[in-house]
Amino acid sequence: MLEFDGLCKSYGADRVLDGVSFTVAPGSMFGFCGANGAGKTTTMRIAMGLARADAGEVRWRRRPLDQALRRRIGYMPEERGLYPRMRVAEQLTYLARLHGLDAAPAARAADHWAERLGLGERRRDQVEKLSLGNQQRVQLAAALVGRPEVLILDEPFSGLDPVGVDALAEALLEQVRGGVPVVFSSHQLDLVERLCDAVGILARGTMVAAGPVAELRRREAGRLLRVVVPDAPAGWAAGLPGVRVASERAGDTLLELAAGADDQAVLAAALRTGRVTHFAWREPTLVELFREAVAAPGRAVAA
Ligand SMILES: Nc1ncnc2c1ncn2[C@@H]1O[C@H](COP(=O)(O)OP(=O)(O)OP(=O)(O)O)[C@@H](O)[C@H]1O
Repeated sequence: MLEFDGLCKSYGADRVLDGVSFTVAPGSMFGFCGANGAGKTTTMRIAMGLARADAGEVRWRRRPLDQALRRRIGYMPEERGLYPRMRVAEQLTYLARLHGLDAAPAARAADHWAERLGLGERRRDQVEKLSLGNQQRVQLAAALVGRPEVLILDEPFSGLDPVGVDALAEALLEQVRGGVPVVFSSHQLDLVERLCDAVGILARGTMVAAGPVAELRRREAGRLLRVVVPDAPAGWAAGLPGVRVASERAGDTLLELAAGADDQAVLAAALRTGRVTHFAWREPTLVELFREAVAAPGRAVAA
């Protein structure tokens, strides 16, 4: 297990992390989500020894991370850290050697990852001459080239085109299949939902929701009701007790019901306006869970 356990961190009077805990099992992918400034980068930097926690620790296989263990981690920092003048293959080989590979396997790993991430033709280019997206691919290759036991990636998908996203997603899934625990932060919740076994949503330094996406969605089901009444006048549901209109478009209405609100009263109201063609509870999407978790301080959801 990769365990983040009770991380606390303040910068001056600012409490940036307030007891952040989560675990990532070998062979699983954890999506680390949260608003800008929530503390994701700080959490990852603490894991990598680039910032010091005031309390708490990060463990891999029950051992607190030290510099030797960190060498086994493939890390992609938010501030991209490449040597701008080095050529792609040379750089990747160098980094693989820093992770302990011999010269020949390091060169092979560099070629392999350059190819896998679509950089085959750029192998001999200097990094600073690459487009931003391609520099990003080199940075990802740099995290993967040392045969990591663990991957910690800070916004690895940002700036990639859809082909790059697919190449990286496939590479990460392959690592997961090989037993590597992967943590990545992202604002691309569709990707998180597609790829991750579990997610954590951080808000103001606290994990406000954590668990498998399907369980979080199920747990929050029973509050969103979709009602389709093609001929209903706009605003038909406004004012029903315990009901908030989340969205309404051409007779297709999404309602959020407070605990104890009467769904049958909603149905009766809908029927008074016309023929009801759809009436069903709907599980929230990850985006809706995110908005809810980030908007409501103190409301923790764990699956
Ligand atoms: N070295 C530092 N000194 C002072 N404050 C810092 C420092 N590093 C981070 N912070 C503050 O800590 C908070 C959390 O920042 P962090 O970068 O961890 O958030 P994040 O969740 O990664 O955000 P984003 O999604 O925007 O990348 C922010 O308020 C930030 O300003």
